[in-house]
Amino acid sequence: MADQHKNYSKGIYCFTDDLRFQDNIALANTIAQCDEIAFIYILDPRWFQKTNYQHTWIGQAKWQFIKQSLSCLNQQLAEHGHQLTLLHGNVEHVLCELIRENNVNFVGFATLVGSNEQVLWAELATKCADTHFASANNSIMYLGERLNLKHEYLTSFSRFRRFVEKQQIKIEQPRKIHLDALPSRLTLQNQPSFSKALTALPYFISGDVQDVQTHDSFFGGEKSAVQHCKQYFASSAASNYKTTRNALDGWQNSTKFSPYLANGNVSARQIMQWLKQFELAHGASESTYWIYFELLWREYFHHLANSLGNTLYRFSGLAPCAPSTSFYAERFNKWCNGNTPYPIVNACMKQLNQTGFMSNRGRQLVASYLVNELGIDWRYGAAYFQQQLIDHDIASNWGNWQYIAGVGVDPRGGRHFNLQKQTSLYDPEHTFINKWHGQLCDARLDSTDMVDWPIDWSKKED
Ligand SMILES: Cc1cc2nc3c(=O)[nH]c(=O)nc-3n(C[C@H](O)[C@H](O)[C@H](O)COP(=O)(O)OP(=O)(O)OC[C@H]3O[C@@H](n4cnc5c(N)ncnc54)[C@H](O)[C@@H]3O)c2cc1C
Repeated sequence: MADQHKNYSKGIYCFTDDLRFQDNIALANTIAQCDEIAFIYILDPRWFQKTNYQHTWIGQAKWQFIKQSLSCLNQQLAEHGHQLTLLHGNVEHVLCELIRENNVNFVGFATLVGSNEQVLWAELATKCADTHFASANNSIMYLGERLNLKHEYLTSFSRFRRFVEKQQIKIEQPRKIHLDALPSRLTLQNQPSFSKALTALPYFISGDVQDVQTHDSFFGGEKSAVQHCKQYFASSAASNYKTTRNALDGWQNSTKFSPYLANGNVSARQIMQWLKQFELAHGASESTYWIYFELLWREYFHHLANSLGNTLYRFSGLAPCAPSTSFYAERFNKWCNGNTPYPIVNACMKQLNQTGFMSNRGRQLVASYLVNELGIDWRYGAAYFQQQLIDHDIASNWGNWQYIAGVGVDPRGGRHFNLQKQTSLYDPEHTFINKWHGQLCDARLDSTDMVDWPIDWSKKED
């Protein structure tokens, strides 16, 4: 067969939060367009610097998961005569330089959900005007243009869900990528091998910080993701999901798809395909519908984040005024470290700090506690989650925090959970609290009063 003519001679595919090959639309488009291709990943040192909320964009647990995912990509590429080039530096500088040095005329990448990231990529495309930049959304089930989504359908999740379900739009089949039919390798100048680049990263990224012990069964990469999802659907867990999903712990009680989705090791459409196959084999039920329902929440937050832009990070969110909360350093530190007067909160935070994961119920409880009982600005909580969660996803994290803080899309105007009631419902025997030593804490929350004067609790108790 004669060589198919392609539009661009030298292409780069830049992986971001889409660390997989299968059902990767942006990648498929790049492969189709270029004669030669190089695969890259750029590690931006800014992700590891403290933001104005005093936390980094990426913490150790997530970085470890990303590293595993990158190694998996590199291994798959190596089997097909390619490699993953790992670069380090500010994305805009590194990419412009690479394009210039190698006469690259096509750059493919996945559309990112964060507004700051979108601006960065738009600026990059303007800066390198002679190179064609092309992106596609790799993370959602329903592509925006097919949904014809008007803003009014985003005003609440229920509206969005009713709209989507009424339209009966079929979720497209995942796109198959044939790695044995990749274009030829574009060899980039002066680039070390993947493993050399990984070991040469600065200390604050790769360094002497010990790898945290993440949950035994979370291991980044497309292969582990597929294995995890297949194992999940090979069990009967999906048939019980609706009754187990709210548990604070337990591997099979919820799907644990989130780290793989957030890092793009698997797509929501692939999961939907496996879910449909499960339903065909074992029957559809309320539980299987509920998995779709939760994935739809994720979908909703992604569409919402796209339409909100920077409002997603605004203190007042979608509300007319900011919440009446402030910042209390001591309380915040105690919350982060799981050292509050509430054992259930402490257990959840310690689980997060040690594993990079927390159940959905746990996230709701600790977020409600931070906002309502501690009176702290919700953005500090969101930023801490961003740093600690393996599954951090801008749209789901910041959207859920706004929702709980009462400045998001919750028609009820925020959530305030009664922690005692929640403990008796979800941890009546204190099994979860004991497992994470939630009861080990300071008896008092504050050591100073509102004018920063030390509180003498012994006198207070007289
Ligand atoms: C304050 C707060 C912060 C959160 N931050 C994140 C985050 O950074 N990343 C993230 O993926 N999820 C986040 N969530 C949503 C939810 O807690 C996690 O998706 C879920 O706990 C992951 O576990 P699972 O995969 O076993 O979920 P399951 O219960 O098995 O759900 C299946 C999938 O549906 C999606 N999903 C479920 N619940 C939600 C939800 N409320 N919002 C959006 N998607 C949902 C996830 O992709 C999940 O993997 C947050 C929730 C709260 C309350």
